[in-house]
Amino acid sequence: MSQTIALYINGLNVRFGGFAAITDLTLEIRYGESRALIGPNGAGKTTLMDVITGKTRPNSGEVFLDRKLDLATRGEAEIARSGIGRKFQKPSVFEALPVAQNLELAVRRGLGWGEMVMSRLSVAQRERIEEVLVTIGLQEDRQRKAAELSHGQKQWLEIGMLLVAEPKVLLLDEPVAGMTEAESERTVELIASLRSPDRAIVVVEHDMEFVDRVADLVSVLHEGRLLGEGSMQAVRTNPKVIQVYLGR
Ligand SMILES: Nc1ncnc2c1ncn2[C@@H]1O[C@H](COP(=O)(O)OP(=O)(O)OP(=O)(O)O)[C@@H](O)[C@H]1O
Repeated sequence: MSQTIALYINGLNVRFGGFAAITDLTLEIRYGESRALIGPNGAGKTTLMDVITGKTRPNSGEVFLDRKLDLATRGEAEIARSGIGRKFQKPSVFEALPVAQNLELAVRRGLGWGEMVMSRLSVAQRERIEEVLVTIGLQEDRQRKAAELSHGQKQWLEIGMLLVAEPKVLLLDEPVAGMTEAESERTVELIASLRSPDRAIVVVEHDMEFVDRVADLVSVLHEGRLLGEGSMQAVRTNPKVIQVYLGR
């Protein structure tokens, strides 16, 4: 596994008015790894994703991509272009459009409307779309409208829409929420196939069986603080974690 740090978060504090959503949080996420963020509702997991993607500005602390890009000072579009892809919990695919066209739009993301309509995809971009269709298992469904897909397939399409940009950091918010058992199983395989020495994967998920299967390291948040960190096995037997989260 590569030892290079992808995301470096140091002494992070986020307050909403008088409420501390994240307090003195320090985390290092390396390339090659798959990290899970777990913790009870309101622990600060979504807020952390919002900070990493530039949606929320921290009150203090460092948030770096590759040790050089200070994410706390950049806008959402620039952060997305720099290689951070985020899948929100609720799929936001274009329901009326076929699967392949959703991916084509994702390739053109960031272009103005005029350029979007006028520009033709390059050979490399077309090839990338084909590769992604295979990765997400939707090559047979390429002409189907996204609205006709199952919930699980929509989630995979949304992940595919991030993959066309070959993200260095992939943030996945509750990827298996609402999925059938078979779809969750397929998502475990999908995430395994996305692992690479050039990519860090961060998953927020409440399904502990899923976390156990996809993550090398688990960081447990509670009331905005880091409560524990380690393998799922270590976290499972950590008394503080059992008390506030897993033992409930
Ligand atoms: N924009 C905001 N304004 C005020 N409070 C906020 C804001 N965003 C989040 N919070 C609060 O910050 C705390 C952390 O919320 P966050 O959504 O990060 O938790 P979470 O760990 O993602 O929880 P869940 O598992 O329920 O998604 C919560 O108490 C929430 O109400």
